[in-house]
Amino acid sequence: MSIDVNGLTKRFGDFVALDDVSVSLPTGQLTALLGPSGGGKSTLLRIIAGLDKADSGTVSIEGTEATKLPPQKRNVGFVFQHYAVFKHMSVAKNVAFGLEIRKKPKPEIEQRVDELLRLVHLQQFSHRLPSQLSGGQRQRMALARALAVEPKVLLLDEPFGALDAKVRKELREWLRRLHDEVHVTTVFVTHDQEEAMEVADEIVVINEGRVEQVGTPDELYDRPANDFVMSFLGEVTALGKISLRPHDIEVSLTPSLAGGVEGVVSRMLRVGFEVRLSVLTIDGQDVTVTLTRTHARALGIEEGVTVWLSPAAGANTVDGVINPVAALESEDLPAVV
Ligand SMILES: Nc1ncnc2c1ncn2[C@@H]1O[C@H](COP(=O)(O)OP(=O)(O)OP(=O)(O)O)[C@@H](O)[C@H]1O
Repeated sequence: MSIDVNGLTKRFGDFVALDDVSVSLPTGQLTALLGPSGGGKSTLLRIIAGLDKADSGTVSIEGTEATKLPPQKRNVGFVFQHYAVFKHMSVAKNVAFGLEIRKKPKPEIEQRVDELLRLVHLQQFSHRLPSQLSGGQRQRMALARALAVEPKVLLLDEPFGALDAKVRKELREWLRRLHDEVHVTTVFVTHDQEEAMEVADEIVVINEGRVEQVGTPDELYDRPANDFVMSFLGEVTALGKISLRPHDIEVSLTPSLAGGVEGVVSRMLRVGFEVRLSVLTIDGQDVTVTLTRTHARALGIEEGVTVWLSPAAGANTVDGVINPVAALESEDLPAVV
């Protein structure tokens, strides 16, 4: 079983936000909906949650036809970026809320709240008000609240979007661990490719209302279906008439490599264990190459030397010159150099 979306189309006036989207999100997995701003990720999530209606198409959740069901009958829990908490209620009361309105017996509620607060590492804060928590703690509380009613599916819309980079990173790791413990089918929206790659079992890349590719992080990175996926999921550089990852370029100080492109190292930058080279080719192309420090040292590479570049054996290449910036149209998108 899974979440099955079939032929979903959603228009806002003349604008097509989702264009005949079909995708299957597997049970028990952590799936990321990834793509640039405005691509349709939140719209898809809201339609799965039942918060929005599609113009056509169907949604089935864990085997139940859900297209016409209201959100409360779909057995989904959701958490949004700016989660609405009950400000006057303690953390424990916020988590208990869904169980109380379902009129569960008091001892059962207490036990479940206790378990959940332990799961999200907030047991010592149960009596605090949400305003007395940090942003990351509040998002963990929101997740505990969503999990309280034991949903079959957890839907998260940029749950860590408003938090600073360090807290985001901590919460990502924490979400991965939480998911390994509870295994609830989870779908989360993000426009951050690193977040999706680190956390998700499977990624659905969505752009301009369409699904570009579905696959594991490795599949998408190593075998992108098209230029868009290739440039969205990692760094890309052009070498002659092809595009490839900068670490998939072989560098030689002699012209012995067949078909090597000649150039001069115009810039050499050390970043941690890596060395990034800008190579200006004789055709005037500025190629980015990354290699390990050890490799660069062994080759004796320095600024000003002449090198020959060629795709490494087994490199994943696509024909044509991809301009990564052209594929990404918003300033809040992940940094692709
Ligand atoms: N209620 C609405 N009325 C009109 N247009 C809308 C509405 N909701 C969304 N849209 C438009 O539909 C498109 C898809 O929006 P959506 O929020 O699904 O994108 P997204 O991929 O989640 O982007 P982001 O990462 O910025 O949240 C956008 O161009 C948006 O402006």
